[in-house]
Amino acid sequence: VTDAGTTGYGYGLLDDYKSLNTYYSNGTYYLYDVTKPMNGVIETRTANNGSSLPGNYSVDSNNAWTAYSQAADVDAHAYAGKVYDYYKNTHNRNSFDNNGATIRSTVHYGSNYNNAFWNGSQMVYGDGDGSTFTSLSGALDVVAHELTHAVTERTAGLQYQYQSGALNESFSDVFGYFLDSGDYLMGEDVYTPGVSGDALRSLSNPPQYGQPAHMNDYINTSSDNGGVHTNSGIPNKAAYNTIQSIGKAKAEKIYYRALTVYLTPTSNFSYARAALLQSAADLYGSGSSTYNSVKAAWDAVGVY
Ligand SMILES: CCC(=O)Oc1c(C)cccc1C(=O)O
Ligand SMILES: [Zn+2]
Repeated sequence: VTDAGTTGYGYGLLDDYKSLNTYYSNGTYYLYDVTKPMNGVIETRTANNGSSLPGNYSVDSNNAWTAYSQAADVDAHAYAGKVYDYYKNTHNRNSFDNNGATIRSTVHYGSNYNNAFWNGSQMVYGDGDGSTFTSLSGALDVVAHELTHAVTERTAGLQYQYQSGALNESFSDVFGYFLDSGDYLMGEDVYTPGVSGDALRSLSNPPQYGQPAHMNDYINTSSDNGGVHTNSGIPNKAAYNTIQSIGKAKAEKIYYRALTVYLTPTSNFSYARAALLQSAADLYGSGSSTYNSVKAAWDAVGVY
């Protein structure tokens, strides 16, 4: 912890109060969090609905970030801090590179932009068109999804295409669940603000949103980099099966170990099954009920 930080507050997209780790300099407050260990910084910027990155620091005159136009900034900053804390406290990982890299988010990117992404260096969030999406940083599972793309890139390096790409997507959804484990839905807080109860994807019921939940229904396509956002339903369902049988605490240890120790850029679904089984064996024993539950979870989706 350094003595330069200040604590502000603001309201997120859901009008929810949030305390903010900010930085004061020369009469201006910044969304610049200096509270993390080993000088890890979390900073939030705005593209002001343009498309140049990284954009300007989000600033405020009195450390009360209460304007509606600041809500996306507030959520991006607060949720990035939560995801940092999760990886540090649960997996002893210091930022996405495990070396205290600065976590940078840019909000208000583009115009009516229904998208969020990790661009290899930072997270970027559109404001949505107000119908399909509202500002995408308004969901903790979305922020965790994007930051997990960065972790995956620095560890397994799963190539973003076909089965390795669907695994890349699935690990981002699964860690999105580990952060936001109130439900098995993805993006429900920002998807179709005018419609309640729907989501981008469901880990418990992938077919509800057009995804397969079994290898027999794998979609062979070249679009969307080989269907990475569709075929992720299969490993997502296996993850749901696993979490339901062994619980979140064991599942997140097994998933983190598979991602950081065993998976490689070209791993396919079958290799992911083996990596998760090996991780379960390493952590809980090869003959353990935990091991057998992981096996059953993947048997049930037709991946051997
Ligand atoms: C759950 C977060 C998510 O899926 O973000 C994306 C969106 C909204 C559109 C296109 C790609 C992505 C992604 O991060 O894969
Ligand atoms: Zn993704």
